[in-house]
Amino acid sequence: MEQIIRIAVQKSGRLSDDSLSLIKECGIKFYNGTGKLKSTATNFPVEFLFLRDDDIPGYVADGVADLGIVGENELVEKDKDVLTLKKLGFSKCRLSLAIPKGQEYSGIHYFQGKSIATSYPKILGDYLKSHKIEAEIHEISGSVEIAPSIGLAEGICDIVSSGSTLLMNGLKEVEEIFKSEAVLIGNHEMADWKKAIVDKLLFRINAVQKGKSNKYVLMNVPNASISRVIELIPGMRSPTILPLAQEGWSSVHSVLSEDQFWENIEELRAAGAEGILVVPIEKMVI
Ligand SMILES: Nc1ncnc2c1ncn2[C@@H]1O[C@H](COP(=O)(O)OP(=O)(O)OP(=O)(O)O)[C@@H](O)[C@H]1O
Ligand SMILES: O=P(O)(O)OC[C@H]1O[C@H](OP(=O)(O)OP(=O)(O)O)[C@H](O)[C@@H]1O
Ligand SMILES: [Mg+2]
Repeated sequence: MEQIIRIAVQKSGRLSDDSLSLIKECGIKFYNGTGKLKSTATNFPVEFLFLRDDDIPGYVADGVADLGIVGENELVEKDKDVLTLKKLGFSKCRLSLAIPKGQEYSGIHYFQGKSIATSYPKILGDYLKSHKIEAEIHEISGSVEIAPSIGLAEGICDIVSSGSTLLMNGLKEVEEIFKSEAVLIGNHEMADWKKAIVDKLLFRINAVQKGKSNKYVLMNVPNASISRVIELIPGMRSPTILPLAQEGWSSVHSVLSEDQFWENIEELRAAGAEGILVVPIEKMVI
């Protein structure tokens, strides 16, 4: 039997583009024609299943898929027993309670005895219980923000990112109850050969993520200032120093996080660094 693992990704929606980009950045090639719900990579032992995101935690828990990419909100809501292998840093959003913008809000007790529409009855139910609030939960599967204006419920609990959907529907956010981002999940009982493939994939994901959060920085530095500059940009092991054609100057190369670069930029310039270039890193293996 061919040794191949299955990864479930969202067919189309808020997770799809970033999930597929990550897979491509990991150097994995596959055909993704519209309408095709299964695809095997040509250069890595993995088969993709394109599914509704709601089904992904269950498929991974049952072992139909070995891995899946899903939002933490959906994962916690579905309450399936799976491993969370890695936070992926995209599809960041929050689950919030919102009410009509004309209503006065003085705290969570506002919701006592009220009705709330949501697609996340478990997360909302747990939150209300932990705050000792009894409210009626109306489960609906989408367009939740419409509920107060059509008299279906007095408040809502739904995904918020920019807040523009709430604004456009005359609602205001009053409580953030859950923070979410995309995560890679895995089945609990994978054979050793499957775990070896998962480790290879995680190695690639780590290299891509490290590359994204770091920059390759080059600058020209008078030789007298090199030791000061090295203190400011220590790099992975230590910076590379190459002599320039002009005597008394060197080119200093280093790798550092973008934050670290901006924090030290004034001091680098004060130390005499000039011609500073900041270059993106595609992959980084430490
Ligand atoms: N506006 C947003 N900004 C960032 N992330 C979001 C946003 N909306 C949703 N998400 C995240 O992306 C996930 C998928 O959202 P999407 O709206 O595509 O779900 P869906 O309509 O349930 O899709 P499906 O058809 O697969 O069931 C959500 O569970 C959440 O984690
Ligand atoms: O705060 P915002 O930036 O406005 O984002 C929030 C909206 O995004 C999601 O819906 P989406 O647009 O994915 O449509 P859907 O509900 O049909 O999936 C979510 O269900 C919210 O309605
Ligand atoms: Mg869904």
